[in-house]
Amino acid sequence: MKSTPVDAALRAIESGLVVSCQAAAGNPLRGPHHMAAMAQAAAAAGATGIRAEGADDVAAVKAATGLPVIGIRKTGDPGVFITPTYADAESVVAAGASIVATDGTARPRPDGGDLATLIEQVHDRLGVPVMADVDSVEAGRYAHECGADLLASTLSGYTGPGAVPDAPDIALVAALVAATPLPVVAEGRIRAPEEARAAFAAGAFAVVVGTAITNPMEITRRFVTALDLPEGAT
Ligand SMILES: CC(=O)N[C@H](C=O)[C@@H](O)[C@H](O)[C@H](O)COP(=O)(O)O
Repeated sequence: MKSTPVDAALRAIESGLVVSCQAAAGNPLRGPHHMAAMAQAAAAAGATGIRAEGADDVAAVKAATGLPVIGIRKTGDPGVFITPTYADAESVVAAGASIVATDGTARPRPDGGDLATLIEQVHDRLGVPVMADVDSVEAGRYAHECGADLLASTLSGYTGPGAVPDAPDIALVAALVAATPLPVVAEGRIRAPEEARAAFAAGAFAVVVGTAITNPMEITRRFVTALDLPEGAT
């Protein structure tokens, strides 16, 4: 299986905090202007990289910060929705992403493609590393076999039928570190510095934090819920 070396973009995020600057539909902060400002704030405070969604946001974030960008394109589909196709990957790399993240599970992809082919195409045509967002050790092993350059715990808790857990899956980070030689990024529901520290202690190569830093709507909702206050219109 062909695989690019871990390149300068990966080294640039090693042992650092990557801030995910994403705003979904319905979030008033959606759009490149706000996401670039979020990214600038994160960069000014010491973030070593930014995760951003869609070509417009990737380009704006890159121009505003110059930091390495982990680019994704979300389709909103059920099942595989994080950068499912080569066209999605190409669009965010053309916009300035230096790493592409994609769903790294063995679930069927919407275009009928497979992960190994997608990774090979990204390596051959775009020359950037591929981060596989996985939900389990099995998926991590699969993504490794398919040629991924690094793994991330991003999808833990999001692929099964049950409710999304509250805590980050640090155990999965540790298990992925043990299961393959690939660098492992801790991502998903990391809300406190102690959780980020635990992820590094578990062997994480880098930590990605999104909602807890860049989503005031969700942060507000957590307070409102915890205080048992009436929820707002959204
Ligand atoms: C499951 C899924 O779609 N995760 C997405 C992946 O890009 C984002 O919605 C998350 O915000 C990101 O992973 C960072 O995680 P958190 O926001 O929990 O710190």
